[in-house]
Amino acid sequence: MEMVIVGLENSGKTTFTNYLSEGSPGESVPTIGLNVKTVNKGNLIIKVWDLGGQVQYRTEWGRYARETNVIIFVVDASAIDLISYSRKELHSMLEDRDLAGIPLLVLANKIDLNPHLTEPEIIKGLNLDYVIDNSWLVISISSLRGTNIERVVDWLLNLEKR
Ligand SMILES: Nc1nc2c(ncn2[C@@H]2O[C@H](COP(=O)(O)OP(=O)(O)OP(=O)(O)O)[C@@H](O)[C@H]2O)c(=O)[nH]1
Ligand SMILES: [Mg+2]
Repeated sequence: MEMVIVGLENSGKTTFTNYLSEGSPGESVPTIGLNVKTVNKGNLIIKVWDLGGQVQYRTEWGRYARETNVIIFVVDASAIDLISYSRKELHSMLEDRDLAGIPLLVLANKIDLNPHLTEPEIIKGLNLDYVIDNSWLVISISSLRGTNIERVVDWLLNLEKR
């Protein structure tokens, strides 16, 4: 399985990738371009494309997403003022018709910080009800603490079984 991880800079994509692969958040610095990692979960081997979120890298997201089985979109749920920027980037990426049908998992990260957006607020803030060409789900996580990372793994394992 191949998956791409996108979202604004500082949302926690690399920290999530580290937690998924090593079981700890590790050290993260802003990603220059991209990182590629191979993660083993049970019988599942996942090639992870952890892309940079800074503005100069965002136009590349779609090009990588097109080649993958899963799109993970990470949002900093504690950065309440930034949700409209996330919405804009998500929808401009999904305008690409080649991405239709690829399952979308939205991770509402940094729920260890308060206040943070709840799952219904994320759905509204990202206008997910307008995303009809991709099946989507929101999971609230903390990549720093490891909260709900197992739920993400279960979702990925179920996807592989279908
Ligand atoms: N409190 C808290 N901080 C987090 C969490 N996840 C990531 N961070 C912090 O957020 C900062 C950015 O994390 P990164 O994983 O580098 O963010 P990124 O999305 O990969 O950023 P770019 O590579 O620039 O796109 C780091 O200081 C992390 O320690 C979380 O769940 N909770
Ligand atoms: Mg990064």
